[in-house]
Amino acid sequence: MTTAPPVGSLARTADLEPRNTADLSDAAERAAVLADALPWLRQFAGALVVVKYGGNAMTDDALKQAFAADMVFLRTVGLRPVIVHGGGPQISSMLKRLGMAGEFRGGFRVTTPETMDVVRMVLVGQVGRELVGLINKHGPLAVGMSGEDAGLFTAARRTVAVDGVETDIGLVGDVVDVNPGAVLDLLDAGRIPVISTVAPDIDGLVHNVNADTAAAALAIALNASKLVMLTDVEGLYSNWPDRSSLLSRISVSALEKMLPRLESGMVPKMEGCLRAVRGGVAAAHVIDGRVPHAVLLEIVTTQGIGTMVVPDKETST
Ligand SMILES: Nc1ncnc2c1ncn2[C@@H]1O[C@H](COP(=O)(O)OP(=O)(O)O)[C@@H](O)[C@H]1O
Ligand SMILES: CC(=O)N[C@@H](CCC(=O)OP(=O)(O)O)C(=O)O
Repeated sequence: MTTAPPVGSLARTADLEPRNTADLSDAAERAAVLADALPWLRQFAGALVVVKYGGNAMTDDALKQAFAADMVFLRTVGLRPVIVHGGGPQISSMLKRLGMAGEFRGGFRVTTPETMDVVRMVLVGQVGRELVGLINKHGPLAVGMSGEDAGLFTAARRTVAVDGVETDIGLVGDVVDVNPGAVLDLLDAGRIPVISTVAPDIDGLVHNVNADTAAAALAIALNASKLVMLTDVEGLYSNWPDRSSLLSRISVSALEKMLPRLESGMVPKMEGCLRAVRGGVAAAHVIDGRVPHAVLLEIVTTQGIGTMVVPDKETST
């Protein structure tokens, strides 16, 4: 567990100790940052926020630790974060180590029964466990679960659009039912649920559900105040990869028109944001997980970061 700093701003080690004024101005700046967060903390007191932590933003140890600390911060100041994690790059690297093929079509992984075993092993047994461990360094807060636990998700096999043609790519599922009871129980007990997105269909056959898709379905079922998706890019670009085309805000109608033009990992992500906001979540954000404390920047500062997807009435985009 991390230990709190000594009470008072400085540890007293001698009877006479000169005051370092540089330390004081640094401390004053930090106090000002905290004070500025007050309106946001009041606005979001008790708010349930679903945070999707993407595999591509999970590859740096320092960033992972900062992310875990941010989740503990949010919980400590009274928000109720629920984490849905990805792990695409981690699955791909395990498949490679095992000498197995890994292929994506239309932004989703082609999933054979053998691939499914690896997906489940990596998401539940590796990526989820690691996140739980990082959070629990701060105290006994995180509890890991998968879509299989307590009937959380029911999946149904889905097709994906490949060059405009709906295509079957194996054991890939969409979430057709959410039973959020266990997640709510954990939240009521003050815990931070950490969810891996494998899910059984109605016959119990386990499917690979893209984490963006699952996060959106869960955010709707939990009536979340926000869905925040961390990724490895600044946000949504209207004209990828033109770096001057980063969008700060987009309406669901404008996003719907843009969806057929999106590529690779942005397809499930923006599909998820669209679904969440259409399903009643007030805003869905795509933010850059490579920025330390990105979630705090989004939730407790005025400027916010990344791209925000909002209902039509809130923007003319
Ligand atoms: N229009 C777009 N705007 C931003 N990123 C895009 C766009 N189209 C494709 N991408 C790609 O999508 C990637 C993010 O998706 P993905 O790799 O699946 O992330 P994650 O692992 O976080 O879910 C970006 O790194 C970028 O390469
Ligand atoms: C069907 C499908 O594509 N499933 C994803 C599940 C993990 C995931 O979504 O990870 P990221 O959030 O890191 O992309 C996969 O197998 O990669």
